[in-house]
Amino acid sequence: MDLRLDALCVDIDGARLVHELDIDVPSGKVVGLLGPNGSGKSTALRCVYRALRPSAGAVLLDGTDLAGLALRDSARSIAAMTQDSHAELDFTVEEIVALGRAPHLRDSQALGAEEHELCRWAMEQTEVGHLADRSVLTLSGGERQRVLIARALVQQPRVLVLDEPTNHLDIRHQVDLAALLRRLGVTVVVALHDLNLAAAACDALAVLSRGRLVATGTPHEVLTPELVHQVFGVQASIVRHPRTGATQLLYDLSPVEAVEGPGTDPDPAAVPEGSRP
Ligand SMILES: Nc1ncnc2c1ncn2[C@@H]1O[C@H](COP(=O)(O)OP(=O)(O)OP(=O)(O)O)[C@@H](O)[C@H]1O
Repeated sequence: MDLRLDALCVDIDGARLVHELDIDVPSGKVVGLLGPNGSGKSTALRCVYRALRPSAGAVLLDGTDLAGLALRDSARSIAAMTQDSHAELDFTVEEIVALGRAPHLRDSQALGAEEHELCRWAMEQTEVGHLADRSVLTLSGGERQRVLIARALVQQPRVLVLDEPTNHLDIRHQVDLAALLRRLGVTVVVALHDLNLAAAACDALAVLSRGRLVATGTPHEVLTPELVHQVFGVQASIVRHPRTGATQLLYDLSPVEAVEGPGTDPDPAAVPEGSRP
């Protein structure tokens, strides 16, 4: 299922937080949303999982405007694990994961054997099966994050929206999640702060700065030293992973005079040609 953000704008309290975003997430591809703190990633993603309504423009699923779909219908197609995802109820891990089936059930219909099997599969994928009977309130941050990902998986979405899904995960679970996203074969849009993980895990990247799209393309096209300096205010060298060939960044941690600090509007002329939107 194709996802498209089409000239998406979001205004809150008279301020435009997201400006005419055009982002394509082709069916089955993983697209990473990058950008400094406050650049509008979560705000744009909220429009995709319908926690916010676009002020202008649209989110299109296979060409159909989400705004014309009943919430329940879009919830059958789109699952989200986001900053808004809470697991603060005194439910067991298994119960929280099972909640992911809600959009597919009628009224108080109980889960069938196949759905219980699906929950077990999802818990295995994120390695939380051994926690099935634990209260989610007792979990560590990373364990809780993996439970919420399992909940999104049992929704059997065609589009998966993830907002910083790795911020509590140890390195192995970060790598496992990246591999899982690639083998699921669903359409994924994921906001990430780790540029190296994004470069390794994503088919394409979209970079935001102050609510505007400033670069899109493959990780190799987008992650140039100029772009990284301009948008994030960091000096980096670009290397290729010796085995996979993936673009990776080596950060220069020695203090440098940034031409423009993070979050400033990049001068389009300074953004490399191939990575301009
Ligand atoms: N409800 C709101 N009211 C006012 N301002 C808001 C609201 N929601 C978001 N903002 C502002 O919009 C901007 C974009 O926020 P957003 O959460 O989308 O950024 P982000 O790129 O996801 O940042 P981070 O990397 O820090 O999570 C920020 O300046 C934020 O303070």
